[in-house]
Amino acid sequence: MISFSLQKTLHTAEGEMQLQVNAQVEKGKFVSLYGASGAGKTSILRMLAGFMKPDNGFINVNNAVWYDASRERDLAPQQRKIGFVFQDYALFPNMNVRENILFALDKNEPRNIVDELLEVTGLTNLATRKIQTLSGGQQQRVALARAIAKKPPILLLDEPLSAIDNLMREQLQDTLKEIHQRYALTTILVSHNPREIIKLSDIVIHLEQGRFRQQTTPALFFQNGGEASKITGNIISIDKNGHAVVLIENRLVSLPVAEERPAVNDKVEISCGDLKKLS
Ligand SMILES: Nc1ncnc2c1ncn2[C@@H]1O[C@H](COP(=O)(O)OP(=O)(O)OP(=O)(O)O)[C@@H](O)[C@H]1O
Repeated sequence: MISFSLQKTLHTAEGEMQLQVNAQVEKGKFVSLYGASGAGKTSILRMLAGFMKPDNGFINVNNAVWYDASRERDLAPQQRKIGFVFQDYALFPNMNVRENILFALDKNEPRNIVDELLEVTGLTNLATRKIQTLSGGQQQRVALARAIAKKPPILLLDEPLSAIDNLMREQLQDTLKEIHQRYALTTILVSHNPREIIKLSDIVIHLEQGRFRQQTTPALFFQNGGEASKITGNIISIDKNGHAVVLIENRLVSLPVAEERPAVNDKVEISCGDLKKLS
């Protein structure tokens, strides 16, 4: 069980923001942190990893105290059993794939985990390739393998799949899920992507401006009537039938408009009612 209470004054472009979050994460769960840009998601991961010091609060992991302001206890990052992949996954460009993964291990640790990780992440055939000759998705796999080489019980992921195209993203999500289950990890993922959160996580924690809004299941959070279930888009044109052409994420949809006259650039909300079986 990870339980934490974190308070920190953050300095945003609009002034000070109080980050104040309490949460409990059961061992073995896959948890996503969701919220608008600047809500404080990365700061929470950095505090859990020991890279940012909270102003107040505590972090307890499986009955060990990692941080406690009242007792002036603050474990150094290398003493916290955590694997992490942040947005800039900082691999060593002059080393090959295997060397990058090996680098995470101490001298006396068994090396056989490396072959297993190469296999799980689909990198066996690329083991001797230099990092700079790999695609972004392949590099991301190396970063993941390196993060879990020491078998940390906790894996922190800060939008590790954000710079990757949709197909590769889906494949890496499968790899992530496989790794989470195979190594019985407790994983905390920062993501803006509902599809990714629904596919991967048991629990979603919603943050708004540094504050904890709710902790629930992705199904309850994103489904009809749930907090984040609304589909919104922007009208980019009105077609010859008077239908609004709406940009929803990366799709254009032409929709009849029931009431009010829509105009180009209007932000609109779309509700879905019908369901058609495809196969
Ligand atoms: N060390 C720091 N001290 C004070 N403020 C900080 C520090 N690091 C980041 N901030 C500020 O805290 C705010 C929240 O940043 P954070 O990166 O945690 O948000 P986020 O929810 O992860 O955003 P995004 O989704 O855009 O990555 C930002 O306005 C940022 O400038």
